[in-house]
Amino acid sequence: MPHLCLNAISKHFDKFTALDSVSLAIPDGAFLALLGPSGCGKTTLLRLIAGLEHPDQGEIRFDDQLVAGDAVFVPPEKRRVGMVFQSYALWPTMTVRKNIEFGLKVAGLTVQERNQRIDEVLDVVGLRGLDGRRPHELSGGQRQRVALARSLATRPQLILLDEPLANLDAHLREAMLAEFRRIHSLTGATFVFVTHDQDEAMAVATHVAVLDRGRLQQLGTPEELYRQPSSSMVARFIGRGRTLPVQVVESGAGRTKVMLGQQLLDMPGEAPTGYGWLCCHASDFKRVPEGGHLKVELLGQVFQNGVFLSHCLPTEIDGDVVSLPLEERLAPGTSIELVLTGGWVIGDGGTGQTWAGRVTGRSSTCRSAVISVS
Ligand SMILES: Nc1ncnc2c1ncn2[C@@H]1O[C@H](COP(=O)(O)OP(=O)(O)OP(=O)(O)O)[C@@H](O)[C@H]1O
Repeated sequence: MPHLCLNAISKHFDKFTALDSVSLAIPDGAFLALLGPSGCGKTTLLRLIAGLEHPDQGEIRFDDQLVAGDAVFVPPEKRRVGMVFQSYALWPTMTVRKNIEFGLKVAGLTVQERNQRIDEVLDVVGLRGLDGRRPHELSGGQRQRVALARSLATRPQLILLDEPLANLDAHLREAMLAEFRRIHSLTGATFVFVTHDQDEAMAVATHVAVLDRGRLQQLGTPEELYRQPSSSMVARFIGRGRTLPVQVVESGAGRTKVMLGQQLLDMPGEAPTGYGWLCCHASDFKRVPEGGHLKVELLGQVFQNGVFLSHCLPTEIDGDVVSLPLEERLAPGTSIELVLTGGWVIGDGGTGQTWAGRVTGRSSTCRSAVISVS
C-alpha cells in the first residue's frame, strides 16, 4: 500500500486552475521531490498534503487513512506532518532547545520525554552543543537544521519541505542536500520536498514528480526522468535535455524507427507513427569527420570542467540548439557532423500542429538566444 496517495486532486483559486487532476502514489520512506517551473502548483500541492488547503476535487490518503476528500477533512494538527519552510519560521527569542521543545509541549510529552527527544534530534541534525543559542546566533544552514530538528522531534509520518534551501548560498546548499539525504536515511521518514531546481531534485530524491501548469507530467525515479522522459516538457526540463523533431516511421517492442531529416535511425522508445521527438542529452552526441546523423553549425563554446561545452544549431533540420563537450576550441560557424549514440523517442502527444508550429517558430528564437550564450 502506498504511504502517500493523491487521487485526481484539483484545486482552483477563483477561475484559475492551480492543480488539475493530479494523481500520484509513493511508498513509505520515499523522498519525493515536487519539481517544476515557477507557478506550476508545487507549493499548492504541498499545502494540500499538509492540510493547509482544501482540495476542490479528489482524495488524499496517508496509508489507508483518508485525510481529504469525500466530505472528509482531517485538520493539519491531526495529520502528523512536519513542515519545514524556506524562511525556517523559528521563534526568534527562544533558544534552539526551546524552539524544538515547543511542539513537544503542545503534544503533551513529559519533561523527561521532551529532553530525550530533543537530545535525540540534536544528534540527528548535528547540532549538539548549540542548543542554548538563539536563531540570530546561528548560520543559515544551522537554522535550517533547527527547523528540521523541530519537525523530526514530533515523529511525524511525513516531513514536508518547501524550498528549504532557497535562502542558502550554493556551497551551503550542496552541503545541506547531503545532510537531508543522511537524515532521511537515518530516520526512515517519508519526505516531500518542493523545488524548482532540477539538480537539487535529482541529487536528493528517490522519486520526482514533474509538474507543469498544474498538471503532473511524470512521476519516476531520477534515472527514469533522465533516460525515459514521457513528454517533451520533461525531456527539456531534466538534465538540460534537447528535443529534435522526427517522423516516426515504425514502432514496437521498445524500439522506434524515425526519420531525422533525411536519416533513418533506429532508437529506443515507442511512439505512434507521425510527428515525434527524439530526446537527447549532451552525452548522446559524438563528433565524427563525416557521415554523421546530424549536421550542425557551431554557435559558441564555454570552457567548463576541462572541456569546451559547444552549442550548435542543426543546419538541415529546423530543431533545437544541441550542446556537446568537445576537446578543442573551434571558430564559431565551423560545420560539424554528429552521430547520435543515445536518445529516447516519444510521440508529440497527438498534436502534430504543436510539433510543426513549435519547430518552425523556434529556430529564429534559438539563433538569437544562442548568440548570448556564445
Ligand atoms: N491563495 C491563492 N490565491 C490565488 N492564487 C493562488 C493562491 N495560491 C497560489 N495561487 C496561484 O496558483 C499557482 C500555483 O502557485 P504555487 O505557489 O503552488 O506555485 P509554485 O509551483 O509553488 O511556484 P513557485 O516555485 O514560484 O513558488 C500560481 O499561479 C499562483 O499565483
